[in-house]
Amino acid sequence: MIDPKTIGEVIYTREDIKKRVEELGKQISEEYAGKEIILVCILKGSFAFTADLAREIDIPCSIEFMQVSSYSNGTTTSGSLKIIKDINVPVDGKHLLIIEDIIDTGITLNNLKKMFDTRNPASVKLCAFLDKPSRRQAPIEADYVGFTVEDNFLVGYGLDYAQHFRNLPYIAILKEEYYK
Ligand SMILES: O=P(O)(O)OC[C@H]1O[C@H](OP(=O)(O)OP(=O)(O)O)[C@H](O)[C@@H]1O
Ligand code: HPA
Repeated sequence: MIDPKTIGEVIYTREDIKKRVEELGKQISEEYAGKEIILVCILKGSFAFTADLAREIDIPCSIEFMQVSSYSNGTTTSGSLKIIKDINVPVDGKHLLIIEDIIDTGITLNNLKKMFDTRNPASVKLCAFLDKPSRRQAPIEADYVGFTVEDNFLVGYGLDYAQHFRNLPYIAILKEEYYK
């Protein structure tokens, strides 16, 4: 049940999400055919997307979990990456697909990509369920994107506001009066 006091327009329904995730899983399976990949789920936001996407991928894959936070120092767009929980497998020579719920400024994914590049993987690609290009500060683009969105604060399907709403099965706009 949508709470009309907090949740505004639903921009992607459960059905929209299912269809798009199926398409992404098919595309990824085709493009990595004959290879094995490690899906790197970036906690917490991408737990739902990773779980659904993994089940639409039909090539051999393993799933690892990582939690990070990015700080911008205010003067550059690079910020710095704090690893809260690292993956615990070596990745040299492996194909990595980093899975994010959303790219906003791009600082998190840009730093993650740079960090994984230093670990000598065979390849690193990026998959984001949502992309907000209008907010970009760091020079990064995902290889696979579910939906490109406008600059609204979104919740649901893993995305939170103050740790709430991650469990909503749809993506909705959080009403401005709720967080301003
Ligand atoms: O492109 P950026 O501006 O760097 O923002 C995107 C990041 O912000 C959110 O994570 P958050 O740090 O809120 O943690 P969470 O996944 O636990 O909600 C989101 O899950 C991305 O990881
Ligand atoms: O729109 C958003 N919603 C939730 N978390 C986020 N992190 C970056 N952008 C968003």
